[in-house]
Order: sequence, then structure tokens, then C-alpha cells
Amino acid sequence: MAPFAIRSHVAPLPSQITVKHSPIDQFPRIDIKSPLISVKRRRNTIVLASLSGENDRAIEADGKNTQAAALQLRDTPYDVVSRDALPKPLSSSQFSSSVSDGSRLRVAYQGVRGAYSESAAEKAYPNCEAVPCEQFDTAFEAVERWLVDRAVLPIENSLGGSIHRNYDLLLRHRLHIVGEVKYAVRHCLLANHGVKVEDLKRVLSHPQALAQCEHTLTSLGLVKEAVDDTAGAAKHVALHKLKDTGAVASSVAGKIYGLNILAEDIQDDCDNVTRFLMLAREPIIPGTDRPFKTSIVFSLEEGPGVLFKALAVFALRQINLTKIESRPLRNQPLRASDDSNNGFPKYFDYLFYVDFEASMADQRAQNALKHLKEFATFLRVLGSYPVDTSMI
Ligand SMILES: O=C(O)C(=O)C[C@]1(C(=O)O)C=C[C@@H](O)C=C1
Repeated sequence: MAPFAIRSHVAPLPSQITVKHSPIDQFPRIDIKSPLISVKRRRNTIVLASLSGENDRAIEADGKNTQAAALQLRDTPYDVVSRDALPKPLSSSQFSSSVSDGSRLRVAYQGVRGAYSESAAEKAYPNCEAVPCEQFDTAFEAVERWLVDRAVLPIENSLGGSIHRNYDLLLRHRLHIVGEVKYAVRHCLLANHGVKVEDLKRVLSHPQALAQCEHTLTSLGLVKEAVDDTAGAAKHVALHKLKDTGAVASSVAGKIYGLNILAEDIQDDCDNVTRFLMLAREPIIPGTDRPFKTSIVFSLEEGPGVLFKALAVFALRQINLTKIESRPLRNQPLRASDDSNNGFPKYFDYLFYVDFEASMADQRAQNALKHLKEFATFLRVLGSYPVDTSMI
């Protein structure tokens, strides 16, 4: 099935497009202020694609008609180009920072410029073009619809714990975990110039960031307000020139949005690390040449000792578990698809997400999963990928 359905567009996108012609480059530079429009160069054409709610669209342009095409993309109804006009699938050998045609790897992250997720995306793929997305779901979709090549999304933090939304989305979507990256999160209290700590009544940030600074913010007597991301909080405070409101975000976000740093390292523990997952449409081929980790999700029949039995399949083979997360689904069944039911929905009461220290190329891991399959009611391998052993 083509990722872009042929459909007529019904309403203009609320995006701003500026096209700047360059005297030295055949192609104009295109700035699009919308995380949902992608611009990709492919040899002699530029593919502009958009993903906006129900309206999936893409259009091809060359150097001469790009401006017109960009405006058409923004303003008028038209039909969608075929799948052939969109970027070709990447193979596991392209698990590096650039794609073979020389253009940069496009990596989706949630948030606006200056979010920790953007820095994590750049750490994971050093020369990438980081593409901001409003929500986690948008980032998943952007990969699935070929608008970007990868997504880098937070999964757990050493102080705040798991990011449950992304656990759920891993199961709802069919992306593969191809890597992990750990990022040291150092929060600042930011405010507009001239504003002092005593002037502040409230503080905005991502809920995880607020949780990571709980003690500091409570001791300052500030009312905490959750927003979509830390950098978005900084942007809001700057844009509205707020005098009684600060933001918890990175020093990078402070610089981007022109805010003053009132306090640095305000997280409750200096060891504040967020682990991000690197997601792709294709899995990588697991190796044994370096430390690998495998992430799985499974469900079990109800009964005494079943979870004990499930975890024993790893213990019996000396496989170390690094994370276990359970998601209760009793009152709110999740629509899930697994490897054996051709995408048909199934409903489960509980799901267990487990990360273990072994590659799927390792016989011990294969045997452990074979054993688990004997009594698990559902099992899916989310990915087998190199462990991030970098210094944080
Ligand atoms: O808001 C941001 O800057 C993000 O990148 C999101 C996020 C998260 O979801 O946990 C990432 C890292 C920090 O732990 C705080 C927030």
C-alpha cells in the first residue's frame, strides 16, 4: 500500500513558506514553518510532502517551479503524487548519519527547537536534519509515512521514570528500535530579562522536567504548569514577554528564545539522564561484535507465578534484564498488532515490556524467546540494537 493515498486536499495548511533563490545553487532554499511539511532533495527534483491530520499530500518540483509548487502545496487542492516520487526505503546498512544520495538523514523529535529531544536526536545522528513534531504520535507517523527517516523519542528518565505514552505508541505503531541514546538533562530556570526569581509566581515546562525539579520549584513556591515541551515553555514565556512566569528548559533553549538564566542545574539530582530510543521503519541486523540490547513486549495468561516463569527464561540463560515495565490495560484495552495475527486487533489485560542485555543474534536470546513463546499469549520483538556505552 502506498504511504500517500490519492486524495484531494480540502483546506490550506496553516504553514508559512518562504523560498529564497540562490545565485550559485540551482535549487532555491525553502523554509517551511511547519513540522508537518518535509522538503527533500532527490537528484533533479525536490519532493515536498505534507502530513496534516487527514490530508496526506506530496508534490514534486524542480529548481524552476519550486516556489509555485510550494505555494500550491500550501494553498490549493491537488492530487497526490505516487509512491515512486517519495524517498526509497533505507536498508539496515544505512544505519548511519547520512543517506546514500548525500542528503542529510531527517530525524523527527517531539517539541520545538531547543528541546532536549532535539539535542538527543543530534547526539544519535550527528549530521542529521532534526525535524520538530508537535506530538509523539506525529513523530511515529512521520517515519511511517516516509516524511522522515528516523525518530528519536524519550522512553525513560533516571528521576521521573518511564514515559508511558511512548511505551503505548511503540505497540500501536510498527516501527523498530534501532538504537538508544542517553542524554544528560541539565535544567535551567529561565525568565525574561529584568525579571528576578522573587518576581516569579508560576513556572512552565514539560511534566517530566517539572517532576525532575520538584524540590527546587516547590521550595521557590512556584505554581507549576505543564506544557508540551521544555523549549516550548521558554518560547511561550519569551513570546508573551511574561514577567511573573519562568520556564524550566535547557540553556540552549534560553539562548534561542533570548531568555535570561536565573538558576542552573535545578534538577533534584545532578545525575539526571533521559534515555531515548532511535526508531526506524526497518530493523537493523543484530550483531554480536559489540554489546547489544533487545526490547520485547509480551502478555501472559492470568495465574500464580506466570510472571516469575516468564522472567525465569532469561535467568536460566544468564541473560541480564535492564528494564521491566507493565502497562495495565483492564479498563482501557489497547488495540495491538503482533507478529502472528497479520495486524488484526487483539485485546490484552496487561503488557510487559522487557529490555534484556543480549542480541537477537545470540543463541541464548533466541532460546529464551522460544521458551517464552510456549506460554506467552502475545510476544513482539521491538528491536535488537547496540547499547549506548558513550560517556554521558
Ligand atoms: O521537553 C523536552 O525538551 C523534551 O525533549 C521532552 C523530555 C521528556 O519527554 O522527558 C525529554 C527530556 C527531559 O527528560 C524532559 C523532557
